[in-house]
Amino acid sequence: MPVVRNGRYRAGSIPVIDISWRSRDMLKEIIVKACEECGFFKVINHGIPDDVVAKMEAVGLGFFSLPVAEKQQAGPANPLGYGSKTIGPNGDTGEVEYLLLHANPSSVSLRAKSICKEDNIEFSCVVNEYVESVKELACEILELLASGLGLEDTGAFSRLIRDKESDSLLRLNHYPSFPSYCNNNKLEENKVGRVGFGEHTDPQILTLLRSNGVAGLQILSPSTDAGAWVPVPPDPAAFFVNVGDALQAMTNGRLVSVRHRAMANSYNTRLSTVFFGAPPLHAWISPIPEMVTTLRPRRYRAFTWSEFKKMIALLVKTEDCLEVPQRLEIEDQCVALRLNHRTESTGSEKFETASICAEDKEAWKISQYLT
Ligand SMILES: C=C1C[C@]23C[C@@]1(O)CC[C@H]2[C@@]12CC[C@H](O)[C@@](C)(C(=O)O1)[C@H]2[C@@H]3C(=O)O
Ligand SMILES: O=C(O)CCC(=O)C(=O)O
Ligand SMILES: [Fe+2]
Repeated sequence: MPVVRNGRYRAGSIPVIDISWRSRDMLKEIIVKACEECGFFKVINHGIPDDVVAKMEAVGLGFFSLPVAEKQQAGPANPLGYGSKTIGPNGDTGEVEYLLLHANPSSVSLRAKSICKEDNIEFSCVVNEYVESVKELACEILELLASGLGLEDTGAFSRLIRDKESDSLLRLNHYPSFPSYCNNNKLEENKVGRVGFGEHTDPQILTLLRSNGVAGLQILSPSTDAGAWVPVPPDPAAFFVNVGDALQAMTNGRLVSVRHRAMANSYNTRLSTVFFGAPPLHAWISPIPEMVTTLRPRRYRAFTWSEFKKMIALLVKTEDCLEVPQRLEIEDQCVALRLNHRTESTGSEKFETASICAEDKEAWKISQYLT
């Protein structure tokens, strides 16, 4: 995988960005390029101390190794807390258990009491220290992006995440390895994965993901053939960054929110720790005026973060197969969900069912806010 040293990376490969690079102008340019072409990149030399990362991983593994009954005391996820498998319409069949936390320190401390009764103070200290460090890295990246895009206000994106009311989240995903059998029922070393977390885009502004050394993350890179999943080789020393839907809208579609998924496998357990930098609930998301030009007319209408979240929550609840007509209601507004209709017959009866596939649901999310 190429480390970007000259402002270029091979098309189709995953951009690797050395954030300690002295030439800040060059750095801004390649980060913008990565976010425009891929919506995804790997950050090396990020400066987050090893012990902060190691303690976070130890706390995560410690939690998932608890007996199920104990983990369940931190659940069910509503959406915060401990959950397993049912992560959403696309991830329903997934092999994952997770812990979803609000990234705000007092919320972490409160939750910690149901997560690990004995060591809850240690748990909150570790998580809060990790969140603080990763949030700083996210803000540094967002400020480089704003500056690289030529925005006068270089805090336009990071301010939303630094806001004390920011709705940022921290998520721990645990994909246990599963046994696999060959025809004669003997355990085999089958490295073929199963979907752990189904395909989706992250709705927030910016996502920073770190995992242990186990593979699983895949991206649907816009620069590769349509439908081709690109495996992301694991690197526990790095952070993987992806553009979220809100940043796509604020940049009027110039930066792209990448579709991704995670696979579970039969040989090792994957743990990912994911920070989602989000605006406050009341914040308005709309294209920044400098991002709207005659060559790039306005693509998105303004929406609040809370409105977007409500729409996603409704979508998560929406069954894959629905009766027609289907309507989704968001803050008194009725929006129709585009459905694929099909006619089915049972005996003499004919009836219509409508379904929406996972890919369409994901595409539908942000497209609701197109002008
Ligand atoms: C499949 C889904 C789960 C998700 C909502 C969605 O429809 C698409 C985005 C998913 C995601 C990813 C980031 C966060 O973990 C999350 C809470 C969010 O805001 O969007 C999850 C959603 C979820 O788990 O419900
Ligand atoms: O675990 C992973 O590698 C991906 C997780 C993810 O996409 C998410 O939590 O939104
Ligand atoms: Fe994600």
